Amino acid sequence: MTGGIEEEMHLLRSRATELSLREDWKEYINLYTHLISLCDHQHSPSSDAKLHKTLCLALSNRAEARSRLRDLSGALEDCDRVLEIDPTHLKAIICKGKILLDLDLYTQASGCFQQAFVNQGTGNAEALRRLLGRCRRLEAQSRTGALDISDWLLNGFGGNPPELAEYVGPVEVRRSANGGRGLFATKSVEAGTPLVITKAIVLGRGILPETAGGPGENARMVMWKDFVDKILDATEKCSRTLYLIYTLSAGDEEGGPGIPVMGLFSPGAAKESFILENREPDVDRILKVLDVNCLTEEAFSAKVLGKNSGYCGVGLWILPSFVNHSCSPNARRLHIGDRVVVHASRDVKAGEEITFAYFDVFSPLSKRREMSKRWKFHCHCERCRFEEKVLSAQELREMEMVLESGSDMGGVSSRLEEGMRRWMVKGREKGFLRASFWTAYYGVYESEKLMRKWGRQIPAEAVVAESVSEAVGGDERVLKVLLGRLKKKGGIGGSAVGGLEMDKAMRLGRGTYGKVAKKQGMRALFELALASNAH
Ligand SMILES: C[S@@+](CC[C@H](N)C(=O)[O-])C[C@H]1O[C@@H](n2cnc3c(N)ncnc32)[C@H](O)[C@@H]1O
Repeated sequence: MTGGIEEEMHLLRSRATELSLREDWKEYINLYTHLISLCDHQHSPSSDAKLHKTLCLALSNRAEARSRLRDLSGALEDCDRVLEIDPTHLKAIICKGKILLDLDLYTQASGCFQQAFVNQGTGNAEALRRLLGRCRRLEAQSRTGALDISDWLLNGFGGNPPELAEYVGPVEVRRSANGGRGLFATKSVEAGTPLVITKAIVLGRGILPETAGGPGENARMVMWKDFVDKILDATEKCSRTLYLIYTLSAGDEEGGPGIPVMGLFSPGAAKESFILENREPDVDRILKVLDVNCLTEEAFSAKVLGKNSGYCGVGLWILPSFVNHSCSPNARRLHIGDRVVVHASRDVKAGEEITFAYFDVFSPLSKRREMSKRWKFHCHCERCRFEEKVLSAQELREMEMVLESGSDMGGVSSRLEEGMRRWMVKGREKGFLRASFWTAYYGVYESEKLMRKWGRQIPAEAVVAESVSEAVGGDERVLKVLLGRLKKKGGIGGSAVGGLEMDKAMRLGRGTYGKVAKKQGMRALFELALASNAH
């Protein structure tokens, strides 16, 4: 290496230090790219130890900066190049391990940290031990999907949300009866069982002012634009991301979109599975995919834990994007950090389609029709088909109108009960109709005056709550009713809680939030449900 070049490299490195202090990672990467090309253009780099050292350091520094800017494939390439030159390069091994951990490749990440542990001098041992522990824990969780967020819950969501592993449970994408594709259970599971745990491709979040229109709407638009920019950036940087986005419906596929192989959704899928003829992202198609598949975190069938008030989040999660809507869903979503946990909200049989609610299903058919229209589909679920049949009864339409006016909740719920006897509605179908008129029942249970007047003409709150949850799965509003009853009996907080009713509440709690905590943590969730304004 000549003196002039050496001096230039020295200057570049000092400039890089300044940029890193300012956290100007883009410029930092440009600068190291220049330094790397200077090294590459030297004659016979293999013979110059000093040049080797400079090149390896430049590549590993660029790798760290690239990984900060979420260019994980670029960062991984840099690490691999260093390790080809010097397989024992500690900084590159650790950086590679962290990238693999970020990519949910826990076993491979663990391999790197173990190697680093062997190669390290002094000083890194404690940090490496912690990284190895994280890999082991996540690796175990990714095999079973079992999670326990009790500590975080009992700590009032203090600190960072618990780290969750990527998990693909007993599910498979198949052709759905509605024409497109859907996600199906491959084995029977009970309420609360996690089905999919996955990280968002990109998550857009903001605390929005609570005014309708005006600044709130503007803030929402800014958040959406930022979210779309991040998605486009991610598709440019990573062919896997682009490929996976292309597996999703853009809403206009002729002859229906194809069925992807499940292996694609596992973090360990081979690079070769994601080769595209045209690497240039098709922006129009990506925007359509976002339109059809983005989920908001504050949906009725979802719960965000650890959120601030006024908080709003939108994201794209690949495998959950195959889940269709149903008005009698059997799954729900729980948002923890940037991961979504899709879990069974009631018992699900092998072969059953997994569905969650895209909109509030505690509303009558006409309202649901309006909402599904906004989603650009006509729902043909079991509940809609049943209600369409009975709705031909003029009487039911009249009741919908009274419900809408909010004037005679007792009259509506008792008329519905009496109507169901005449129409010989039985079992689950009772739950369908009670869910449609839930606000009427709730209005009565909440008012002592209405209870005195109508209480004897409608079933007890526990009976209605149970039949609704059997029909439409776990839901915070139903849980709240059951818990309110338990609380009146002094049954939630105490340790001597037991009995059938508490078992039912626990079961409904698992259907609502998933199996995420032990009894004590579940009680903390119950307090949240009771304090919520869900009704
Ligand atoms: C997030 S995607 C769900 C997966 C999609 N079916 C596919 O093939 O990729 C949402 C789209 O699926 C369709 N869809 C979802 N639920 C439906 C339902 N209950 N009835 C009819 N179409 C539905 C609608 O076209 C909707 O825009």
